[in-house]
Amino acid sequence: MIGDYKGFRSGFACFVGRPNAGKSTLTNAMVGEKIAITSNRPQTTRHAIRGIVHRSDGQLVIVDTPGLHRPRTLLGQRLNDLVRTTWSEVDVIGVCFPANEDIGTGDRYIAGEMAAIGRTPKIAVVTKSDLVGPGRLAEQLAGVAALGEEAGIAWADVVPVSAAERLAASAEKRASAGRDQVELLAELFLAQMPEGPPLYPDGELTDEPEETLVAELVREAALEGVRDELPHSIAVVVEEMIPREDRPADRPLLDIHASLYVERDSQKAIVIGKKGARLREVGTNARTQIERLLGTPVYLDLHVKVAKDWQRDPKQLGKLGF
Ligand SMILES: Nc1nc2c(ncn2[C@@H]2O[C@H](COP(=O)(O)OP(=O)(O)OP(=O)(O)O)[C@@H](O)[C@H]2O)c(=O)[nH]1
Repeated sequence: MIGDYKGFRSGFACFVGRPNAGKSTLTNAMVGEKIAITSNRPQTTRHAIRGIVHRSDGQLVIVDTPGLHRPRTLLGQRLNDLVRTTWSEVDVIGVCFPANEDIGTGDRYIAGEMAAIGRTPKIAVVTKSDLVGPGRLAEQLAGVAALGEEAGIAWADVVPVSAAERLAASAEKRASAGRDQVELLAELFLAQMPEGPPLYPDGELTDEPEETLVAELVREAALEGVRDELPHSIAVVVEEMIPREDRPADRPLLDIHASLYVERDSQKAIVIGKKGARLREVGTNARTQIERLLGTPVYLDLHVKVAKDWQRDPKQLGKLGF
């Protein structure tokens, strides 16, 4: 009803930036819960996961996009298309530049892309501010401002944030410390939103199906400690999630069957490890995270399968949800 939401703002935001710029971590910090998986490897994010930030004066829906990069495979191309589609649909874009890395070719490329989408307001975000001293931070802020001028982007704001510090701080500390930079960023985003009613029910943090979140947690656990090209070759599909029958009401158990796809037999051996040791560890780590997410005990059954060269095969990509 008109008037009901007077002063309330709502809309969509997304972060862009080169791989590893800290976009997923920032999304988690803003939402206040782990909804996007993170890792210290580039190109971890593959899905447009939405996080929802609830505030008394508005609601922000954050779309987490993959890092833009030069596509080498069909998967790479599809990911880039997904990013561009997202940009054209949001109310504001946060363009991320890590404080601890020099502005480089990748950042200039993204700035060029940003300049080409004229109307959408853009906020420059200098991420990982905890990793540098004040001098370097000031330098990076000036560098980002200069990059904007060079590319012909009028930044709506330029702000430094540390998502890591916020995620590390306890709820009490956050409440007593007053507004931090992550909250400031939420306010700046909200200021760019139109007035409107909430888009999602109170308390909902993401509209990704549980299966997707579970699959991402398994993938995150599987990425831990693997090297070279393997991270890009791993895809996870949750085949089934069903509550175990005949359990007492106070001791439920959720059966989850998931397949972990790799591209080659040699990769399968690595993922499984000696006598299955690695896979067991992946399963245990993933299960802990899944139980935390879903709030229920879980039996996780993991199978490793080979989908030959799936990153280059349109049919396989479709099957794996891309
Ligand atoms: N110290 C510090 N590290 C951070 C911060 N934000 C992110 N990181 C680290 O930087 C790495 C990359 O972070 P992600 O959030 O996965 O980066 P991303 O931009 O989403 O990466 P892609 O999914 O590859 O596009 C991880 O190891 C994070 O822990 C921060 O505020 N401070």
